[in-house]
Amino acid sequence: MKMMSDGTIPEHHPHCLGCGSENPAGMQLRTRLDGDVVRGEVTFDRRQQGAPGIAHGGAVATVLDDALGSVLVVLETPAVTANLNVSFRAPTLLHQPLHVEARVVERDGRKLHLSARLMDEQYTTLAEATALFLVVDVVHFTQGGEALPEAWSTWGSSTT
Ligand SMILES: CCCCCCCCCCCC(=O)SCCNC(=O)CCNC(=O)[C@H](O)C(C)(C)COP(=O)(O)OP(=O)(O)OC[C@H]1O[C@@H](n2cnc3c(N)ncnc32)[C@H](O)[C@@H]1OP(=O)(O)O
Repeated sequence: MKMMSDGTIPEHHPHCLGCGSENPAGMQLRTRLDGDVVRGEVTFDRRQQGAPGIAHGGAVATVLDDALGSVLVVLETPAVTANLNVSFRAPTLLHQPLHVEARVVERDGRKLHLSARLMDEQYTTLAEATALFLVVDVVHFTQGGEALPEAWSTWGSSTT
């Protein structure tokens, strides 16, 4: 498992897992492993606003996808989101500390069925996601023509 010495998972964002920078919309999701579950905290600000004072649905989906990406770090398995379904259960307010969790539901060959949840400070569910990730060879990530983080070369690349 890929973790820091304090049990946290290296910061990443969806298109550059493990590179240590914040994700494209400026959200910083710090995750850690708790048993089989990845847990994290995030707070939205005006950069992620949709309706006044409320987070944009795309930003909520980004955080959920990012948390799901943390599961890949734990599994040390290169994979990409093939399908992401998000149910928005309640408005996600800006400037509130939120909890995120993500886990593996099932693995079927290359198919990783994952789920994630965003909750408010009282652990009331705000949004839920189910996702299909497909395991890919690390070569998949070279299509953008950029160098990959060094750590990725030590992670699994089997697509079987
Ligand atoms: C070192 C560590 C680094 C770790 C690095 C980790 C990076 C983290 C990324 C974070 C998450 C992201 O944002 S990723 C960015 C957003 N996602 C992407 O860019 C992915 C773009 N899509 C693709 O590149 C491609 O479509 C793939 C790789 C997903 C699939 O193409 P493929 O490999 O040719 O697979 P394909 O034959 O089509 O499908 C294989 C099986 O999956 C099923 N399948 C395929 N797509 C879907 C789908 N959308 N919904 C349902 N099922 C699907 C097919 O029916 C088939 O089932 P059966 O017939 O076998 O039953």
